[in-house]
Amino acid sequence: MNVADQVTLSRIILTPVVVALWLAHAPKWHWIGLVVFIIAGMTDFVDGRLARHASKTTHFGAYMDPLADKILVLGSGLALIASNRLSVWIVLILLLREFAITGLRSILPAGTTMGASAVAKWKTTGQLFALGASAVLTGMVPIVFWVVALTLTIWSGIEYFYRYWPRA
Ligand SMILES: O=P(O)(O)OC[C@H](O)CO
Repeated sequence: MNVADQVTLSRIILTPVVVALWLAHAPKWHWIGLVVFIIAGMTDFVDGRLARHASKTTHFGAYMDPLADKILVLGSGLALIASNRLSVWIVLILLLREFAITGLRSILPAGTTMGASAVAKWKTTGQLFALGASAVLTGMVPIVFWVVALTLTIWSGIEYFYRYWPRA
């Protein structure tokens, strides 16, 4: 495991910390959780840059990076459902898309790498913004973020199937 992989791993380790803080009753913990969540989200940009800078993208990193994103997104989503700040239906859409894409990625023949597409990278960014907004805000702002995030979630999923299903 190189430094980039360790940064990826830190995203997974920070997920239960975010969940615990977002499940707390006092709003001040939600804001502290948001800070931890932002740090965890930023590791998504740092690990990719580190790996590319050192020209050391590992097989572990290529698999773990999108998986760590899904753990952070779905774990945080569960905390927000449990504290009545997010609809279960939104998280179900995320869950179905992320499992479908992970399944597609895993059935591709050896030698075919399904790297993260540009739309999928924006999708993850959109999901993180929407989750962060739902953690500390109410009203139109989280709704607008979720409209964008869900559009990118579905669009990137369809794009992956269109491009990779014929090769599966
Ligand atoms: O949609 P995926 O599975 O390619 O994941 C995209 C990554 O989360 C982008 O960082």
